[in-house]
Amino acid sequence: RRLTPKGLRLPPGPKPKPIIGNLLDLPGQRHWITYGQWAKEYGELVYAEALGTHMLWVNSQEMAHEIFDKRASIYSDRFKTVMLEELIGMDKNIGFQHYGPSWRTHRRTMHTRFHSGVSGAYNPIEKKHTRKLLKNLLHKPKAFTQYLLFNAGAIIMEIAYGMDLKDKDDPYFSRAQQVVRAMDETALPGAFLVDLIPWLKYIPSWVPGAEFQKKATRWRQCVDDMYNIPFDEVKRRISSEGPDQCFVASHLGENTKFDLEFEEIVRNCAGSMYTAGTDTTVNSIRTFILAMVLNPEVQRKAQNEIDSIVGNQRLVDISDMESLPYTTAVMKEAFRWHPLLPTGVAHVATQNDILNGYFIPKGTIVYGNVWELMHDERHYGPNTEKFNPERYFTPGVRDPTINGPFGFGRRICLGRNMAVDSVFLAISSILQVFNISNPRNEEGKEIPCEYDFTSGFFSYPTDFKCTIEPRSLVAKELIVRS
Ligand code: HEM
Repeated sequence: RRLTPKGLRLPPGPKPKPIIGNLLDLPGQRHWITYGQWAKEYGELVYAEALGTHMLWVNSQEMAHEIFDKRASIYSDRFKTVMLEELIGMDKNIGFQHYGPSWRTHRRTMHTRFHSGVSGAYNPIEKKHTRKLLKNLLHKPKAFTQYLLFNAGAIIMEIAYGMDLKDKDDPYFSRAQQVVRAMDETALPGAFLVDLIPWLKYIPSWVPGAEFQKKATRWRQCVDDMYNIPFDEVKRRISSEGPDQCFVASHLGENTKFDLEFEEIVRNCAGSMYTAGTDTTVNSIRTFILAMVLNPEVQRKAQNEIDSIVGNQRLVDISDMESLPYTTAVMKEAFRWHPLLPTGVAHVATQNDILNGYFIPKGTIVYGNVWELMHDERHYGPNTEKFNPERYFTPGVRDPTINGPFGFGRRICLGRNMAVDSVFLAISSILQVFNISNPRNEEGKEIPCEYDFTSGFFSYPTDFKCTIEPRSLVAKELIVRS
């Protein structure tokens, strides 16, 4: 606080204690509830500090626009996590790279294949794998989550490397999944002591208590394998068969010199797609499934729309999105009702700034409070805690797929066009051919669904029981035939 320039003050927030600051005020569980209460108490900017780390929560769309769009050159960096970046080697991942020329080149390289004008080229791949998902669901409904994960992973492996993964036991798939798990365990700042006390990184792994070093060595190998093995395979394929349409081959094909630096960038972009795009897609679909169990009348309405527009002679497609406004609204509502990243992925301020007369110190971790923004009645109408797709038919209501759940400003999700297509296709296909309802007891009687949400970096429904069954014999045949 002594560093705050004269005449300025820090934004309001919970009162800090000496030395530890607000450490004890930071919530361990259901953080979005505490941050929501702070937003109501202190307003659109809330500040807290713990052990010298400055944190700012941005609680209104207007302020998010001011900070992340208008002042993007200040608020687009990421924080440094020793475990994730240095020890595991995830500094290759675009999502964790620091703001600067290298990140910009990576981002531009990926953007060329993912902006709204070109991402439709992936629709046939999304279609093929989603149809396989329906078949798997029909035959093995109990493995629903594993197949959802495999579906999202297989789509990305084909887009990135042109690989057609056949089964969820495929080594490419299991290797990549290990990296996603490692990322989940390490992505939250402070998850490992070495993030708070960086010199611990010099302690060798044989020292008692240095378990983190053993984990880091194991995970680093997984990360290296995930980035290198499929990439090298594509290079071999190009040498024998020439370039093809996948992300890696189409880029390397343009750059026949095989410039090493460019290769590195393409390798990093392709590897980043998997970690950024699988769990996010899958867990958004899990939230949708839960919403359907809890809101059967919404489900019936979307199914009626699909039946009347698409019928039952063919499966729904991404190109049907415009003619299925209610089903599209169901998808939007799933993103808004319980956003997967309730406080987004934090940005970091690269210099001191003054906002609304408040001082924002350089290095402040800035959270777009997505939960608060998505539950703001000024933008989404009344009863924002309710799952209600009708709200999008009121003029002026915001589209949550534009920002918020997909982040902000210059760091906004690079894969969001593709992600929206994938999620739409998965949920509309599931709705077309399956009924989703409460679980049943041994006598076959419906019982209420018990559910909860996880409270980490991501928040999505923990495992819950429900019933997923084909809507009719015709629906069953449609799946088998497709
Ligand atoms: C429903 C699915 C998805 C959700 C909810 C989601 C959400 C997000 C969010 C919140 C961010 C952080 C933005 C910020 O810092 O403000 C992000 C970043 C990113 N996403 Fe996604 N994402 C999804 C799917 C995908 C897919 C399918 C891909 C690629 C194939 C992808 C690639 C990326 C990349 C590369 C970044 C890092 C951008 C950067 O730091 O510059 N995402 N995503």
